[in-house]
Amino acid sequence: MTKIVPLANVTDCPDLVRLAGLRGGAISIGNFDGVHLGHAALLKQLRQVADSVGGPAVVVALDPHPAVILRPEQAPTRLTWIERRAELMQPHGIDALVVCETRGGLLGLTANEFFEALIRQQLDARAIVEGPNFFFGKGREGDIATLGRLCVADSIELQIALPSNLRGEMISSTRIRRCLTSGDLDGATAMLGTFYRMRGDVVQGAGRGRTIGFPTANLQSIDTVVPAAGVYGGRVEVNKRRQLAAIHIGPNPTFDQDTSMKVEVHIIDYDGDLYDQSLNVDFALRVRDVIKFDSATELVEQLESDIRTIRNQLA
Ligand SMILES: Cc1cc2nc3c(=O)[nH]c(=O)nc-3n(C[C@H](O)[C@H](O)[C@H](O)COP(=O)(O)O)c2cc1C
Ligand SMILES: Nc1ncnc2c1ncn2[C@@H]1O[C@H](COP(=O)(O)OP(=O)(O)O)[C@@H](O)[C@H]1O
Repeated sequence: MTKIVPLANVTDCPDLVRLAGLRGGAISIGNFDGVHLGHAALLKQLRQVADSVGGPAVVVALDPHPAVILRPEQAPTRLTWIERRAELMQPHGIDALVVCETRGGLLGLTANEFFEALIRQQLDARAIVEGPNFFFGKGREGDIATLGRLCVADSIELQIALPSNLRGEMISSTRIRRCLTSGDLDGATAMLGTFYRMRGDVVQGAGRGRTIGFPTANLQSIDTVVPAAGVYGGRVEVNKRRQLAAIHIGPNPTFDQDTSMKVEVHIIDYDGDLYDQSLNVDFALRVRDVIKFDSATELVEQLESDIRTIRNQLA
């Protein structure tokens, strides 16, 4: 497993017991939101360099993302929560995900101080892998050239990872967020290299689903990007079993005027109480837009057809 190691304050004296096994290896610092195919290429390179220096492969993420503190109104919603990132890094052989608390004065450090505290003192890195657009230190004052100079001075190997493209454009977390929120699920999946996963807590809804034969788990407290309004096919894990699901995102125009967005999951071939549970939902297929039907009967006919489509494509 990729171990998650929280680091509250990078300027503290290194806790050599807790950091045992994480020092003297290859590191990469970044947000790695989504752990997409561009990240995957970099992580592969990180694993190889770690092996060549005979140490661990360590990713360092700043959490929350610096933008959340510096420009909260512009900060993007995340694609992945920290445990999910570690889970997605595991197949790439990453030994640890060190999570630095951004609020602990980290953003006030100059590039030199950041390098000294994190890269030298805490992790004693032998090698670093970064993309060409890496910035670090207060006000993003340090760039890849700055990092190169600091690494040379300390005999640390620096490798620059080439950006990965899809259809001639660089793969990025921003591009994936845009695909998801504009309804291009296939575009997002192609860049993620896996299905987009969201999680939420099941709360009480209007209690209508069951009356039309399609109970839906209504999700709240979703802390990652919610895909565009529409109907999707996917999978959820319930009681350790993977089940097919029909997902509705949007208002319920057939029943009410309320235009607020809801996220509802009908789990196919399942019956049980899910209230207060947390549900992971994988999005595999976009089925259609949300429609205002003239009657509940027409909605039910459409739901039956949606579920046939989902079974045919995903079962
Ligand atoms: C797969 C799926 C697709 C749906 N599509 C629509 C739709 O196109 N239009 C609509 O008004 N409601 C749609 N619904 C939402 C139902 O209106 C909603 O599940 C029902 O109102 C139950 O709400 P409740 O969970 O709050 O009781 C869909 C629900 C599911 C599970
Ligand atoms: N197949 C299923 N898919 C989703 N939820 C289900 C299913 N079977 C039972 N449930 C339970 O029923 C609840 C949904 O019933 P519903 O009538 O739609 O009420 P609500 O409006 O409160 O969501 C879910 O929250 C869950 O606890």
